[in-house]
Amino acid sequence: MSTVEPRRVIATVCLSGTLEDKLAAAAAAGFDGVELFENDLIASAASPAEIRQRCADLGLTIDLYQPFRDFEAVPPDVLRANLRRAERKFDVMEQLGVDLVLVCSTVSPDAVDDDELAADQLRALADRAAARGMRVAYEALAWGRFVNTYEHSWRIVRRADHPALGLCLDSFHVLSRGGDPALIRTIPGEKLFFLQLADAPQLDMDVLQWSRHHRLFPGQGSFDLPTFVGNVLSTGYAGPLSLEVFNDVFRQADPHPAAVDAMRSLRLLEEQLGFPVADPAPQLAGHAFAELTVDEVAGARVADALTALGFARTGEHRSKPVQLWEQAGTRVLLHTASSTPDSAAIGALAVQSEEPRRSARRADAMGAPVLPRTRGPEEADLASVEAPDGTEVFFCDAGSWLSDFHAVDAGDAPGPLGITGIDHVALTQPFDHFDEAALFYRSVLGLEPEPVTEYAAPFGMVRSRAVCNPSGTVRMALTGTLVRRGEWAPAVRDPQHIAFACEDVLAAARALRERGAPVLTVPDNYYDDLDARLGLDPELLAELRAGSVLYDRDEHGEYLHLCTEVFGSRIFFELVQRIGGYSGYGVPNAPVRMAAHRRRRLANG
Ligand SMILES: O=C(O)c1ccc(O)c(O)c1
Ligand SMILES: [Mg+2]
Repeated sequence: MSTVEPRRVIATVCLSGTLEDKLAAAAAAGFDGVELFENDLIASAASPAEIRQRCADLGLTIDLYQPFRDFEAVPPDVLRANLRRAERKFDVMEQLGVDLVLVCSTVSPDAVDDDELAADQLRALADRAAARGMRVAYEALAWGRFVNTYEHSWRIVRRADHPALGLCLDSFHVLSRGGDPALIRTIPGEKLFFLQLADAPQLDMDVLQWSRHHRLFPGQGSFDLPTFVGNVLSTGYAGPLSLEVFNDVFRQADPHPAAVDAMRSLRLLEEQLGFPVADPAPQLAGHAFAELTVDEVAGARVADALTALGFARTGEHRSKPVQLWEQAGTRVLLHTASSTPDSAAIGALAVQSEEPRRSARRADAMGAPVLPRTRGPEEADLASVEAPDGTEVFFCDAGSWLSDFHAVDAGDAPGPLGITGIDHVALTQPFDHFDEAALFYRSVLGLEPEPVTEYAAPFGMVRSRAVCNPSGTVRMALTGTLVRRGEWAPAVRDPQHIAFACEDVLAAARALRERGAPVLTVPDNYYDDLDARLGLDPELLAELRAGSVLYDRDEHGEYLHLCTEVFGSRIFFELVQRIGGYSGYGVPNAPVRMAAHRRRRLANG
């Protein structure tokens, strides 16, 4: 494996805005070059020469001009018109200073199924390109009328046999059709002129729609890009790794964070390919703490709830309005810093890293710079970075940060409830940031994404994806909506929760009832259905029902969980008990919980 870093390129079609917006974002994120989409050029008020200058000023090259469509295998009069059109585009390319044009396989009704004709005409085009010092990269679109596999495009390029004609490989077109990327190894590297990369979720749909709306950056979908790119590199291909992602969300998102997300995807891919990129992600021992940002009103309610859940207020921060709450090594911080009335939200998460400084270096290399921080002279030097949803993520050691708190008298507390740690933190992601968030946690923290699940919930379709470290001690559950969320205002907007691992949820439920804790009431219909579906032991069912405990099971084990009501605008707590090897999150119960939260909200006024 070469240790020379590949050139990193992004197609302008990936990003939102005008060409100027896109170029600025690509440059700021550290890309070396762009694939210039014709539409972006045509809509720009800048001349090609000015765009060339703009790119040069930004430190960007233009690596590819694209696309040139419907060129090959046409009748003579159409060919004449196509060659004339090509010469005009070569003029533009000359002014842009780009020497490679992408020709995608035809979808034209004028074209015929004739490889020899296609090869002859592409050779004629390559001749004209060569006369101007340019080259042509031929790409098989997965929906090309006759040529829709890379093997077929390679047969045509080989038949044309012209030094200025080569292939553009696009991972989407190959992998969406279930193509075998191993045959790429048989293509000489010098005939691979360009490599476009896109990931995608596994969807069973028309391939053109899939490609134009649902492509993702590498590492965000389910394609095996490391193997694909490994095959390409094995040919000796030394050109750019270029992202070409058509995606409805990225097309309307702020291009600056989108370009950072794109760059992160490439760095992770390079790491998977064996390029030296960054320090490997250190192992994480667990969640060190979760910090809630509250105002006085919600803060008091959260404090009451934590008390009922068996936590004790044990510390007060030396310089900030932050309380430390603990139960058997499980830690929650309450930070009174919100000026929004009755608000509570997760402001920060902390993971315990075997090497916090190395975690911070890795985060930086993955495009998540360490946040500036003010601290008192004696206080712990905690590095933190910002997740895509704005949550601050801290890297902690085993507990030196605890000395930032002075002990306070915990006062009367009803006593522990068998909570042993933070099982997971659930974060609703803003619509634009769902795929970015999973990639962030994967690349920055080394958490592995689990498969995406989707379910119908009272306020719309929800997508859910957990990310988890190999030992299962750090888990985050990310949720988001499939389409932008309606504005009719469900009672709980973008809920977040902290799920505490509990030794015995049924016993906890009994204690919570005695303590008069604000446990969320689950309706009888749910238990009737549980009985119908799972035929649970009647005693267990009765206990679940009495305690408003939710239940799930899979082939590995069982999951008992219960929720509190929502405090402030969006926070609730969950107690969870994993029995056997159950590794899910009770997703089937989420719609029931959401409806219950709305009922509770309306009842509370
Ligand atoms: O969807 C398209 O038309 C299109 C155009 C150019 C490409 O490189 C591609 O992969 C798809
Ligand atoms: Mg392509």
